[in-house]
Amino acid sequence: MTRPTTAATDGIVLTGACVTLTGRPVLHNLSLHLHEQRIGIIGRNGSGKSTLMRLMAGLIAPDHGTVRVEGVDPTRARKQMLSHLGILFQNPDHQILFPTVDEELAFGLLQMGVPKSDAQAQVTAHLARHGRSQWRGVSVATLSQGQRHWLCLQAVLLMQPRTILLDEPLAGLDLPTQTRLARAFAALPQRLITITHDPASLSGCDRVIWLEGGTVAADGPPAQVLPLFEAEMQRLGGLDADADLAG
Ligand SMILES: Nc1ncnc2c1ncn2[C@@H]1O[C@H](COP(=O)(O)OP(=O)(O)OP(=O)(O)O)[C@@H](O)[C@H]1O
Repeated sequence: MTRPTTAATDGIVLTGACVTLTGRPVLHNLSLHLHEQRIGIIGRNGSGKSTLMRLMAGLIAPDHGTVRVEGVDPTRARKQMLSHLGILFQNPDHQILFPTVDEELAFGLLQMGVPKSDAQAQVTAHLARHGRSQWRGVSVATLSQGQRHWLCLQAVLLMQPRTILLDEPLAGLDLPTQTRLARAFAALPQRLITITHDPASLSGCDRVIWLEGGTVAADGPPAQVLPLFEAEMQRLGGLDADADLAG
């Protein structure tokens, strides 16, 4: 199957993007055009992955350079961004705002300007389509961690964004839940950008970007980038751990 041609404004384009947080440079002069369907961003603790995600989502602005998502500045076009980009945070409790499942699912649609009755109808139909009609009116507090992840994913999917950012999407879940969620992600038509420490979860990506100290250490197909990353992690693991953790 031939993929459609990618225009320069398709996807996410960073041009010389720099981010400083409380006086500390965290991302340095990043220039990237992210347009592939499955992209992985890998790096050690503190390499800047979450900051990059927040930058792409428009939650922070670059000090220098530009960020464009489907051609728009994500810090300005908030409403447009809802249909361009969805985010799944590592901890669903950092994402869920409402006490009940249907309120949570309807929120994004309401933000997009969908009338309340239409939003409620879409939520009801969505839950029915996924065999979860019994979740209507259910308190989020009664859901398991895996169910909360699923809820956050559905809230994002209801907005039908072109791209979804996934921050360590399988961390802290048991193996069957990981397998089920990974299967759900794999089936999505959206562009997925997955942020993780785990090389194994990125082997099926079209492209992997290894971030180190806020810059790109390697960028290419997983077969090229992941062995380099793993070799470096093994080398670092062999060093005195205390020296690393003290920094
Ligand atoms: N608000 C802040 N002020 C100052 N420095 C910050 C702030 N937030 C993050 N940092 C620093 O920026 C660097 C990158 O952090 P970031 O959370 O983006 O890394 P990460 O790759 O996502 O790490 P992890 O894998 O541990 O989540 C780290 O050195 C961190 O200490």
